[in-house]
Amino acid sequence: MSEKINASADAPLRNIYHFDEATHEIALSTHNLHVFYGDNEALTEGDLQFERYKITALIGASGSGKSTFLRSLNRMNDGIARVEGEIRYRDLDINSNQIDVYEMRRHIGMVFQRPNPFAKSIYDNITFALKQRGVRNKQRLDEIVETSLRQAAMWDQVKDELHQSALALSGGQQQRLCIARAIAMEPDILLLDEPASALDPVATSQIEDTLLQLKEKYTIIIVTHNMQQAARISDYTAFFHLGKVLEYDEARKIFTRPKVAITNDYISGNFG
Ligand SMILES: Nc1ncnc2c1ncn2[C@@H]1O[C@H](COP(=O)(O)OP(=O)(O)OP(=O)(O)O)[C@@H](O)[C@H]1O
Repeated sequence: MSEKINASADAPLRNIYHFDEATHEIALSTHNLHVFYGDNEALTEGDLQFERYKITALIGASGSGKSTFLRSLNRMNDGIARVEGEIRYRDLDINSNQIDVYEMRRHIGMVFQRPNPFAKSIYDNITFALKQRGVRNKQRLDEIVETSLRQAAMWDQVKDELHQSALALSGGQQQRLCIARAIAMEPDILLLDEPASALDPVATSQIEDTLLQLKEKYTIIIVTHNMQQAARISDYTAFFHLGKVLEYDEARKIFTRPKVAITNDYISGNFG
């Protein structure tokens, strides 16, 4: 990573690292990203790179633009906000009009804050999108169900009740089912918007363990308000403030010796 500090009289000190692409594989990057809700510019100069097979946490006070940024990464803001700038995935700008958004979302999956399983069985939750895409072979579907549930660390708990309603699961299990549903599409990148905020500490810890295992196969970008969680699981952390990324660095540096004073105030609990 090479350091780029940009300080000017009218801007707070920023500390944004850029990866050395010779030694770090970049899964996704944003370039000059700006997001507008009507006339309100909610995100400005969002320039970040995300390393493959790492967990990157997006932190910052409420309203700082984390979800706006995350949702832009797989075009969830389409029809809600105007997104300017580039989002590079492989050799594509996925913010371009030429992109097949549904196909792109197969590669860049999303899990939301509140578990949102379909009112269907556990099995059908995982196979629904696959069947829509033409996967019909029962053996293949069974395999994907098992693999996805294993990766989401819930196979042993539910393997005998795959045809029960997903709505009968606990909140933590529902969230892991949503992770399994996203994984079943074999994405490269998983976006998670506060996936544990509605869960108790035990379920939260299970989700964290699951994410740590998943990063062997997926690049993970997670919004969280929980500083301990960000410190525990993320490799890199981006601190958002008033619609701007003020600091982006290795998580251990952000949480032990941040370079920007406002980051320090936030992680010390002085505001937010
Ligand atoms: N659908 C929307 N329509 C209009 N403005 C929005 C919309 N969603 C977010 N905003 C505005 O964009 C700004 C950034 O909001 P965003 O939800 O991205 O922040 P956040 O850091 O994720 O906050 P939180 O932690 O509370 O979820 C805020 O000023 C918010 O009011």
